[in-house]
Amino acid sequence: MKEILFNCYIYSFLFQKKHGNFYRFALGLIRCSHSIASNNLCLLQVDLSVLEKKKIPYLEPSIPFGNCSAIALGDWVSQIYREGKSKVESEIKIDIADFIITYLYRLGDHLFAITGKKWRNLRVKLTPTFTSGKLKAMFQTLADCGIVLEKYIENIAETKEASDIKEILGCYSTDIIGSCAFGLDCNSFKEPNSPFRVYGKRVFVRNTLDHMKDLFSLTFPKVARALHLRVLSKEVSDFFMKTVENIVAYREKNSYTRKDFLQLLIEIKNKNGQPNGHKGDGTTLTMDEVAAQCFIFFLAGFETSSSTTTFALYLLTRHPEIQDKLREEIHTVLERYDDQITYDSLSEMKYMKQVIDESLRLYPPLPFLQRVSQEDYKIPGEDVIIEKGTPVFIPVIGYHHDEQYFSNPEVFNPDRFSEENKKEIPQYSYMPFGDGPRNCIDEVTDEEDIDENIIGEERMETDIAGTYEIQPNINSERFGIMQTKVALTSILRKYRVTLNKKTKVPLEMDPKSGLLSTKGGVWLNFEKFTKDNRLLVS
Ligand code: HEM
Repeated sequence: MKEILFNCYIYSFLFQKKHGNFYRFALGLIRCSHSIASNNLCLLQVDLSVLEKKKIPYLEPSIPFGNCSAIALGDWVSQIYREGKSKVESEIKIDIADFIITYLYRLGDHLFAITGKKWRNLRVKLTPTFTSGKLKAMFQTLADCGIVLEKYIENIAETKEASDIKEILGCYSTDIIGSCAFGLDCNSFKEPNSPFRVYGKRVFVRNTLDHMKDLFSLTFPKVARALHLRVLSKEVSDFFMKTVENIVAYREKNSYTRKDFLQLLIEIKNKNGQPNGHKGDGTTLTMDEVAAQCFIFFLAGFETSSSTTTFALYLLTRHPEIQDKLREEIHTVLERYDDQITYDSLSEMKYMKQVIDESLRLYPPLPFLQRVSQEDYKIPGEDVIIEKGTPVFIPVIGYHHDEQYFSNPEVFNPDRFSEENKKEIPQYSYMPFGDGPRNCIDEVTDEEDIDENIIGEERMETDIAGTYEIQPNINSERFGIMQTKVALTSILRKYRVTLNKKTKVPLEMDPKSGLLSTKGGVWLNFEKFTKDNRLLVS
């Protein structure tokens, strides 16, 4: 371990000579002009001399890690946003809509990470996984996981012991994604040490070495690739790769098919009669690429959704009147559906959606978005060019907590997202799912009868034209939102949740996590409710 750490330092010092020091890389401050959300801040990571030459203001970097810091990710992004905003006097403005949608793609190396044409082709192929028809078909699996969750809560409520909801929801989400993506019964509640759960958790806990590698890869992406610098541990990626390979081999040998994400990838892999796939441009996939995509799906889905539900429940314990109002809605809607949690009953829970939207505003699991310019980008009307390859950070959590866009931004107020009020929220000031063609995969218009691949192609053609007009079905729900709704309904319809004193208030965020995640869990007490909203005292 120490040797690797040492090597990392050596590499960084070697490259200082050629490319400038880490600390010479600073976050340049650019204001975003957009007709609606103006003055938002964007951050460019470039060498100081470049920023100085272009007269772009920047945050003063310090030795040895520039503008990076050891504090938790969300706190760090909020801090640089506040500092940046108070400092930026630049009149240099870019159009965030143009920037986020047309020119920039995310950094990295899987669906998250692949770029350009290959990413487009793949995304076109994956988009049909999310038609409303397919989501509805998958819903039963979701609902089944909700039943397991409800049963589990029932058991712990009987013991009257507090439980860490973050851990419980981690098991719930692992089961859902394992099942919907791979057709696997992960059984995380019964087997908390099942390999899926253990490896899944390990990915998000980042130690100092991981952070250094992230920083290095971000600063010198090409060098990191040339050195095969791993951002994920070999053990973790080997486990996921092997698991997917085994499932694929089983399905192909037994001609077994299933309506899940993996099946779609297998079809892409075997397209044009090439059963082993070949390294391609995203229209076909190799076995390694199939495994990598499944893995990313698993990662993208499980921690984000469980964090969203954890934060929502935490906020509901701090605001019991909102919790009561939400429970009232749950009971009223479920009464019309014979007490069944169904896709349609959840879609009717509008106040619940407001609660989730507001929780995501205060605690977006991904506190910033990353992009990298694919080509030299001339800021319209300015004498400034952002060179190809420049990493760009969009500090989403900063916008979410900015008084300029949300009055009393630290107050939890789901009414901000009522049908009437949400029209007032400036575009691009609220982005918990990102935005542009690389946003979180969304449900597409429901049309089981239409050829789904055509839907995908058409959607992408609109993208290539640069106008990105894709509008999801107005009643659509994202998979992550549905997952959160099932969990909240399963818990709140029978239990009132209160915060146990084991939880640190205000919540402390974990500096080791690669996402916005609490340190030390969120401990809840569960008190049983009768159907007519009375607390059962035993
Ligand atoms: C409430 C839960 C969720 C939140 C807050 C969330 C948020 C995000 C965000 C912020 C991004 C990056 C967007 C950008 O850079 O513009 C993203 C990408 C992505 N998310 Fe989600 N997500 C959630 C749930 C899920 C679930 C359940 C799945 C899959 C089942 C999923 C699959 C993906 C994928 C595959 C991408 C990469 C898309 C691409 O690069 O083309 N997410 N998500």
